[in-house]
Amino acid sequence: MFTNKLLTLVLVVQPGRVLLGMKKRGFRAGKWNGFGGKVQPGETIEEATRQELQEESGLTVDALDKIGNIKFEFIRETELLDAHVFRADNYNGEPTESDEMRPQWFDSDKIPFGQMWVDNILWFPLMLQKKKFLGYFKFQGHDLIIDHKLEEVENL
Ligand SMILES: CCc1c(NC)nc(N)nc1N1CCCCC1
Repeated sequence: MFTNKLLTLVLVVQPGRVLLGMKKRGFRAGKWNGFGGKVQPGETIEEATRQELQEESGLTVDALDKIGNIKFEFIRETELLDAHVFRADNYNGEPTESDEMRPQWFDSDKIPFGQMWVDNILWFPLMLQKKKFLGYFKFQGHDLIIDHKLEEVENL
């Protein structure tokens, strides 16, 4: 019996570069990732996405493009993480370090996959090509994918 935990993830993309955040604490500390977190009760996924982005990077965005949905399973855990992935091609403000995250721009061909959750290397190319996708990743621990599915879709 799985419980489903809604998460948000947003990648801010500019021509030739992507904004990532270095997580400074918590179980995701030490990894670069997009900006995101939990969806609180009574919050829509989009509201949560905007809220987490602003808290973690200082940025607000006008348009959020829904580009993916990724489900993460960790063996021997009963909670399924259900991440709703967005891309933003325009933003307002300047990337600002928070106590959670240190934002930094990376060239699209120099994404630090070695310091990211290992699933990113599989779906980032789809995200960069603005392709929509459904993903499923079964993790053993935090660094080993023992099963996965990834498919492009027309609509989410
Ligand atoms: C921990 C789940 C996770 C993960 N793998 C396991 N991979 C990526 N790329 N992002 C993740 N989230 C995205 C939502 C916010 C929490 C971290």
